[in-house]
Amino acid sequence: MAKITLENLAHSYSPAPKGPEDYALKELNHDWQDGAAYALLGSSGCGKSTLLNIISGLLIPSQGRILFDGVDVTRAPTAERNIAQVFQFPVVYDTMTVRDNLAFPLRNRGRPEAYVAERVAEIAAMIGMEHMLDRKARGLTADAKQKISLGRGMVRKDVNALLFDEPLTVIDPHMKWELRTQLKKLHHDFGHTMIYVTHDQTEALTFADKVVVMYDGRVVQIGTPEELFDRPEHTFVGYFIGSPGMNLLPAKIDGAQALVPGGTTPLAGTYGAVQGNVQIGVRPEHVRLSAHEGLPVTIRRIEDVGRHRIIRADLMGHDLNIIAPEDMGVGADMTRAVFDPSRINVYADDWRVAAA
Ligand SMILES: Nc1ncnc2c1ncn2[C@@H]1O[C@H](COP(=O)(O)OP(=O)(O)OP(=O)(O)O)[C@@H](O)[C@H]1O
Repeated sequence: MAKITLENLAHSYSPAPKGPEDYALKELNHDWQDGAAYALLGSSGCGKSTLLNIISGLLIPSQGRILFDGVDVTRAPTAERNIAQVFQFPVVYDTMTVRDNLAFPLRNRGRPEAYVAERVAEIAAMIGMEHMLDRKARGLTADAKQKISLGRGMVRKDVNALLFDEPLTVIDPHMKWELRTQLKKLHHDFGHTMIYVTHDQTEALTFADKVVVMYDGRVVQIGTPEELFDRPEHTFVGYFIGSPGMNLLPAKIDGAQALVPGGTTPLAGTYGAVQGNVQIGVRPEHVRLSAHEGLPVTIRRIEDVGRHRIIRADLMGHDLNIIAPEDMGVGADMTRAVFDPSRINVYADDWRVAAA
């Protein structure tokens, strides 16, 4: 395993970039800790694959360096980086059996057959293909082939890192959950440095120790699932993580209170002058309906989603989502909303501002 360091890294696909907007990956400094499981999360086109391809060596960055355990590999080809990769679509040898496909990376490195057999058996059990080992890969479903790709990616214990680029796209939903759990267990058992690219927050939050959130070519936050939920550093993180995401309202900050459409709401801390485009963010989990106190709201719709209800409301022309317990009655007199002050975040030009 290795620590992976990104030093002043940036990439533009244009040969003569004129400004930040020409960079698919904006400048980034980061250490990926040895043995940690990371998810790289963001919507389509935000630069996830660009970053992963730089780490794997498929792409040479236009600026900066990448180091594995302090050794500069910026220009080293993929083969020299000692990494395993699993892509979105299966890459298997059709004419080989499932067993030979799984054994391939080990035999390629001259590992003894007894060890190969032991490892293949372990991995086959993990992906649930023990009974198919002697079948040719040709003719198997895309789902089964992708499981072989995953297995082959994980069969070596001595790789610097394991890189996954949306590996569960072709897997059926039930198996998805199971494989994700297996990947997490594998990480726990072997301590590989893993980087898992996805645009699915559930996948990212259930798999990773740390989630790297990207937006428009920039890493906007690196944090544990709890940190991303409680203290989104950028409004995109607030909006992207959570279901529904964080409520955002235009605001003026006056010391320990925020002036928002419809009135004022207290804050847990005191703020200095906050300039720019100022907003407050509060998650639907931290808003409650009231008959007596809070800001005036109109309820538009109530959605029952099983464990709780999502109340879609309007606050002076702004959308406001509220999560309420399933058994809570919503009377006609519930025309106000109260925010939990300790759960309100303040943003200036989309970046979180800390209290004084
Ligand atoms: N080979 C290329 N040449 C020029 N522009 C590219 C190239 N590859 C990607 N881009 C652009 O770089 C930006 C980032 O793309 P990238 O594929 O890294 O995003 P992504 O987050 O992985 O998206 P997706 O989830 O859709 O794969 C996009 O604007 C994309 O159009």
